[in-house]
Amino acid sequence: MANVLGSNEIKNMLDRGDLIVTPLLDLNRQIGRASLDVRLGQDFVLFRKGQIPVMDVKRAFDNTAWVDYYDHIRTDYGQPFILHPGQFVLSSTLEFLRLPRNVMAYVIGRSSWGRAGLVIATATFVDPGFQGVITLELVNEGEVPLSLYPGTRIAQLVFHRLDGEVQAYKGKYAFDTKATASKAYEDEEVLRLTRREN
Ligand SMILES: Nc1ccn([C@H]2C[C@H](O)[C@@H](COP(=O)(O)OP(=O)(O)OP(=O)(O)O)O2)c(=O)n1
Repeated sequence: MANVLGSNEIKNMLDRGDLIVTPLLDLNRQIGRASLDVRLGQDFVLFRKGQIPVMDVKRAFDNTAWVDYYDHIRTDYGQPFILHPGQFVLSSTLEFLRLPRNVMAYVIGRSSWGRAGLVIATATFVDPGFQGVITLELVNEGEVPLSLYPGTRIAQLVFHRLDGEVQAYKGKYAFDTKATASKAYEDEEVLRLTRREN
């Protein structure tokens, strides 16, 4: 029976090395009854809004096409990244994860930040066997700018055990080590559309 893992099961998985979340500085503070808090990384990726013409999957013919339209900002510990109302930026978890092949996770917001207007991810599904940092899709839905400090607990993971084991995730975001922009242009059906026109 698939189920949500409680704190003891999460700890057991960490102890056994079946689940890797690193660096995990303060397990007691990061673990909840049925969740594990993860912290904000230092890197932020922003659209260069004045320059990107349109985000059209069919016009990105190689892995670099969209990359030209992003700015990358690294924020020191102790310094805030200011997220303005309505602003959308990518960042990532400070922690690198490796999930077992029979466990998936959802990355979801923490109430304390939700109450401040922060959305941390629109896409929340993390595959069984995923390895990498999780890219956060940060939006300030509130009315005042928010100071976001690297190293603070920004999101939480809820783990679900699968019925059975599957192949580990080997997709386009596997082994990410920093916030990674969309690679929707690599989707098979998009490639097919693009090829048809060339
Ligand atoms: N906020 C999120 C959500 C997911 N992921 C990672 C973990 C997931 O295992 C992986 C793929 O997520 P999806 O399956 O939702 O994304 P796609 O369907 O676009 O990717 P793919 O085609 O590779 O499955 O991306 C992430 O880094 N940050």
